[in-house]
Amino acid sequence: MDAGRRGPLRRRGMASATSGAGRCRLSKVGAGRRPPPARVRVAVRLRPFVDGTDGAGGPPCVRGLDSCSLEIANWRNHQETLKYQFDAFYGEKSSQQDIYAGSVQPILRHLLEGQNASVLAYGPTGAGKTHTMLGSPEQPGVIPRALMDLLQLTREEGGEGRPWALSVTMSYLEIYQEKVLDLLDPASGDLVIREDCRGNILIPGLTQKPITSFAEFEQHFLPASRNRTVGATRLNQRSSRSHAVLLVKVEQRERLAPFRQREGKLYLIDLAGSEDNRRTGNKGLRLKESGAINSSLFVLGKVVDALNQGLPRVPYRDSKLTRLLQDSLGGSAHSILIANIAPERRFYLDTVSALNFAARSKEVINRPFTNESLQLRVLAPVKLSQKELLGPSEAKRARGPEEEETGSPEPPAAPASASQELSPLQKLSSMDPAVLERLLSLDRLLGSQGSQGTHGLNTPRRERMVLMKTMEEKDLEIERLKIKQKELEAKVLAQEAVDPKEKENSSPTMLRPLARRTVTVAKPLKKAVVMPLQLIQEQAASPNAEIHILKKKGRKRKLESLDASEPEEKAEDCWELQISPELLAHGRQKILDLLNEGSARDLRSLQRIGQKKAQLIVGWRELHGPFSQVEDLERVEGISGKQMESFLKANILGLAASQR
Ligand SMILES: Nc1ncnc2c1ncn2[C@@H]1O[C@H](COP(=O)(O)OP(=O)(O)OP(=O)(O)O)[C@@H](O)[C@H]1O
Repeated sequence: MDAGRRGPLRRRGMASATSGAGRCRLSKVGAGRRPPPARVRVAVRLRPFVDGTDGAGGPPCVRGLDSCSLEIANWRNHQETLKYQFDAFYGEKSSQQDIYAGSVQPILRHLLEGQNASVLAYGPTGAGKTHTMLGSPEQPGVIPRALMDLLQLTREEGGEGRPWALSVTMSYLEIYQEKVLDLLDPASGDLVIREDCRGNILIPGLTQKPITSFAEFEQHFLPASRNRTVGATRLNQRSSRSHAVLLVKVEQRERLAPFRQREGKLYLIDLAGSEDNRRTGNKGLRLKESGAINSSLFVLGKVVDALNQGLPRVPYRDSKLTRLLQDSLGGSAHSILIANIAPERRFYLDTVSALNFAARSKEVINRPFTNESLQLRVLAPVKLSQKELLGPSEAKRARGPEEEETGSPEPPAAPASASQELSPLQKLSSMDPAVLERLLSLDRLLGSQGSQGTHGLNTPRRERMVLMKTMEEKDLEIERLKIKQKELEAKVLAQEAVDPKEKENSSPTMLRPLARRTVTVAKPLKKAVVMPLQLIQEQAASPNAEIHILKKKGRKRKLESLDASEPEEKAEDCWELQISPELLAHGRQKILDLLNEGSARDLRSLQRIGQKKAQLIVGWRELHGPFSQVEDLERVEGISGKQMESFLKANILGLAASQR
């Protein structure tokens, strides 16, 4: 009976190239040439007997068949065995080097391509996850080996004279009882997991230490490892009571124009083990810890199932672990799951369940992409000329018929826009990344076809300007529109959040934007946001300034008109980047206090909370105790994740606006 199913490849992808506010203004150059999807690779490692009995308690319940498959007794039918096939199977005699070289080392190179990678050790308690990931001084595991190689690789690739300068940073955290704790700064308390508008998972406030050598890595890592929560259970004397996540970031900066940047993230994760508390004998705190571990692993299973079945909602947000792994499972990473199993018969049920989980995981498809961008400075505010402000079609009309006929491809001599004053090289670097990418691919294509003298980047200045102008008219403006659309939209929402009633009663000058907001036609909307960046910045500085933008109503349609492929959720997530972290933390705390202490009437003073929701919140609080964070609101029956997000956004922006 073959239990290791090779299911049909299912397309999963969550991270798309988007642009938005702040650093999200940078677009992903690599998005147009995304690598093919990568299936989550799954390896199984069987540990040897470790109780000193060396199998005296009975033969092992698992047996390796070859380097990829194994069999285990079928508890339903003793005449039968269950057979599983994986990308790799490592038997009890396999060494740490076998696992590292066979399953982990091959994915490290993706980090230097600006892609993400992750290694997860999964399995029941006491099955050898920490041994696999961390090991011992005599038998170093995946983490020290990967760091050693990665640092060596970055030294070689980033050395003097090489096209890219490389730097490496590390962060180390644990998820303990649904709290995200910084192991490099244990005093910092529970941290929040966020997603930026490009689909990257971020933890604001998490310590990042630059590392240039393995000694430097150990200097931070070893003391931090001692901060990890471990405790004795009946099954493991030093059982990990938390999920430990080591995050290593490799940043690359191109030394010459166009000064691209790349960032690759490596997650090395030692998951806490699933526990059967009838066998662990856990009580009190251990039982509580075990509940948190089991429920987050349960959500992990649900996420994997949802990805496998192609369900529209993947419950990443149901636990901190899955939220963090969002870009590792069904996301943007090259992932390897190492399922650790134990040979002892008493582990039999845990082993079957770990193998089933592993078999399901190998059907998850990730969509790795190159996380590449141009440096922020090359996208510094550009003063747009009148023609650029009008857009191509309007500009054409404004030029008049004669000019249209004789239309010189050269840019107008005066007034010179900021971009026109740049040298050809600067012009190239300040160009929209998407345009630049297209030029580069055109250049490559022409090069590969053996075309002479017409390479996009080698053409004389005049011809290059024609090419750039045409492309800019099409692409650059659309990109700018998208960016400014989002910036303005966020500002309008901030104003809306101040007090909607105030707006209704406001003076005629304040009514104008509202009246315009009722229009939901896509074209005027685009026109309304074509403004010089400087003007937008002036508006941001003046909270009462009139903002010409159309209402959020019909938002879906509006977003579709801008970029049909852009997930709505990501555009929404950018709002946090516009507020200082202190203000954000202060706002969250204020809301949390009100949620925990306010009466139903007090709660109604919050945005988006009516009578019914206020009562639901009070009822939930009485039943479950205080909320530990604002996101817990989505646990309240009748409040969806989306509603919680929009509640958070409206209230924090409201607070921020009132502070201003
Ligand atoms: N391949 C192996 N070779 C030798 N000893 C091993 C191996 N795997 C695990 N062990 C030993 O087994 C014991 C349990 O392993 P470990 O602590 O790594 O389990 P774990 O899965 O991390 O457990 P938990 O989830 O409870 O933290 C340790 O003493 C460890 O040294």
